Amino acid sequence: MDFIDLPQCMGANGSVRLPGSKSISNRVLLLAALADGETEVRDLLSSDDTARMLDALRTLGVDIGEVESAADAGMPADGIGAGSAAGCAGKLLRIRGVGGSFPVREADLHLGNAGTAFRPLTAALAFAGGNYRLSGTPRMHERPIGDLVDALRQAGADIEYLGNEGYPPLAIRPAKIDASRTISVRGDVSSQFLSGLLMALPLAGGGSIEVVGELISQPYIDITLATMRRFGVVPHSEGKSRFEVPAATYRSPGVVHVEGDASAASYFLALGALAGGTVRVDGVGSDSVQGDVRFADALALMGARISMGENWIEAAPPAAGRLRGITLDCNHIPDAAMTLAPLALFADGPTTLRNIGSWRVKETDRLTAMATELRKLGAEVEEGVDYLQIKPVLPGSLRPATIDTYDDHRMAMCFSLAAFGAPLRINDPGCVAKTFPDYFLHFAALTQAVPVIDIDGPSASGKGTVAARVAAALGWNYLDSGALYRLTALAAQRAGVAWNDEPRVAAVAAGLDVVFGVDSILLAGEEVGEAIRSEEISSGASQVAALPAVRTALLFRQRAFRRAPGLVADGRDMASVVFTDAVSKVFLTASVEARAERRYKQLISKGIAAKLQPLLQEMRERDERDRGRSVAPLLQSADARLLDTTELSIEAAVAQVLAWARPLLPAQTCR
Ligand SMILES: Nc1ncnc2c1ncn2[C@@H]1O[C@H](COP(=O)(O)OP(=O)(O)O)[C@@H](O)[C@H]1O
Ligand SMILES: Nc1ccn([C@@H]2O[C@H](COP(=O)(O)OP(=O)(O)O)[C@@H](O)[C@H]2O)c(=O)n1
Repeated sequence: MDFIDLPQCMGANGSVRLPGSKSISNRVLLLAALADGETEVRDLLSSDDTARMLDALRTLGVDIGEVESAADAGMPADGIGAGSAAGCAGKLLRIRGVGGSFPVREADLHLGNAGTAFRPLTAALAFAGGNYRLSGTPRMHERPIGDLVDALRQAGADIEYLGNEGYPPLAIRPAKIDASRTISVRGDVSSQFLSGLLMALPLAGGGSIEVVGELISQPYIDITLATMRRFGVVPHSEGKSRFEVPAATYRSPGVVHVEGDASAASYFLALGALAGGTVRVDGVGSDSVQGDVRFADALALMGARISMGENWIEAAPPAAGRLRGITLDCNHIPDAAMTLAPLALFADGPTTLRNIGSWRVKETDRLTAMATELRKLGAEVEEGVDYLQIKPVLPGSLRPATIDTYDDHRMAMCFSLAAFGAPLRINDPGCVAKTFPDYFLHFAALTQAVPVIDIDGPSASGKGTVAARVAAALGWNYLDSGALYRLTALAAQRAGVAWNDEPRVAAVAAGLDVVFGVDSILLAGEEVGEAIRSEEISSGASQVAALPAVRTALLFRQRAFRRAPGLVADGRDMASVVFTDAVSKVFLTASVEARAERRYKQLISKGIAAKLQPLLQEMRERDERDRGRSVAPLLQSADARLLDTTELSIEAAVAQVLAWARPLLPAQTCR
């Protein structure tokens, strides 16, 4: 399983240019493909969902050419909504429209998990007079489409369910289409059914639609209507329950500019509200046609400071105190509302998100997924049929956790915000490619991670002593990573597991039941601070540490120590593997004779019997094993400074490490 480890974050600042809106991108692609004439589409989102739509349209015989970037084209652009600011060179395509009917009359289309491709294509192909098969991922086959099929059948469409009744995959056959009678469609499961029908009706000679039940996610209908108007078809609507679509052919407007993705903006605005500084998004603003820009209003309700221009939005934390918990009907911002859930962890009172039943039929059952993963962090969450209530956690009390993302891009992006409370591991972060392939790069660029000082070096070079004193001087946390290898060796021994039995030792490492206190280490409830320091366990530690599966099992456990305001970590591979982004890296060493003598004195002073020569021999062997192993060998990283303590006192070594680090530390983390 792929994962990304996010350090605990302390601040956020800066600006980000948003990728194109997914909803607008796929609507524009479909209508440009169906239209008369050639359309130049600028700033199209590059993502899995748009790739699925593009593949399908090409399969259906649409001529689509890719041009380098919008900046190269030099043509004046006209936008759907706010458009993107000059200089935003997104993907640029030229689409030669088919003038109302696809040339390919028989095709097998695989649409992945892209609802914004599956639903509108089903509607358009139902009226296209060909034989088509539409399928997707297993999850797509669990997402309902029956209400759309029922509506299309009222106009005579011939659609068969190839799997379960009411769900993809589908077979569509040529049929006599007659849309002269009003078609009724349910509006309370997914607004994409109505959107698909609206966009397809011109192909059936126009017609009337009546919406049955409450229309959810209305802002997405506004995007559909705006995109249709842009392509020359002007539907008439009475409220949001009746629509008249004229008999007309879509006409290319020439150039269309896709505005930035307002749902993607929510993560960055939340960052600003939580931990700014100020965070600015470019590409959406007050002129946007996307309902999700109103996420900014929800942040303002929580107390965040929001400013907005036609094409940008900025968010900063409340002038004083924490964000406020809110109760909100989220029907108008169904996708962006997810972002409020992790944010609610950091508010002053509980937050209740209402009217979010549609979450259950998205990429995953987002209501259950959100509640399950928030609970892993230690949050108290109440999950209703169509609501979620989240209680805030006390500052500093969020638990480090491994978050599952359910092949859902929004789960992955939402949970990045929880890194403001604790270090996190996010599984399958690549799922963000559905709408925002570079998301985690932008996240890292905008946030400031809790700083770390790495101190690596051989046995008895003084790492532990120096690291603990540096941590105390700065008021930071301290990680003795060697203790985790020692604990693993001891726990394996106690469980009767041989130190070279890699899978079983790795299982012991993964399941270590350990509690670090100020002056104590409890293993399965028993004090083992002394027991793990014996020479036998020292040797065992270096043997289990050579096993790759053991190192992997202990990686996140080590990273979970990175808590505010900072961490000093000592070991062998802090600089090369565990905390590669440390603000300061030191390689501490001393001659092997000096180190053996220190260890000898240390043991004698603790009343433990020891002999110098065997200690020296054992230390040479351990150095050899630590340096020679294939994974994470003991070596000085190219970016670490060397500190030889053979002739240095402890105080002088501590002073040197602090002198190197202090100028590099963020102001708020320094004593
Ligand atoms: N610069 C130094 N000079 C003399 N003794 C030191 C120095 N640094 C550490 N020591 C002593 O050496 C012993 C081993 O140090 P420790 O911090 O446990 O090393 P490590 O963590 O690298 O194994 C301790 O008793 C410590 O007090
Ligand atoms: N980051 C680390 C820390 C320790 N270790 C291993 O764990 C053993 C014990 O580490 P330690 O830091 O407690 O040992 P000393 O330096 O105190 O003797 C070392 O000999 C290494 O083999 C490691 O491989 N990587």
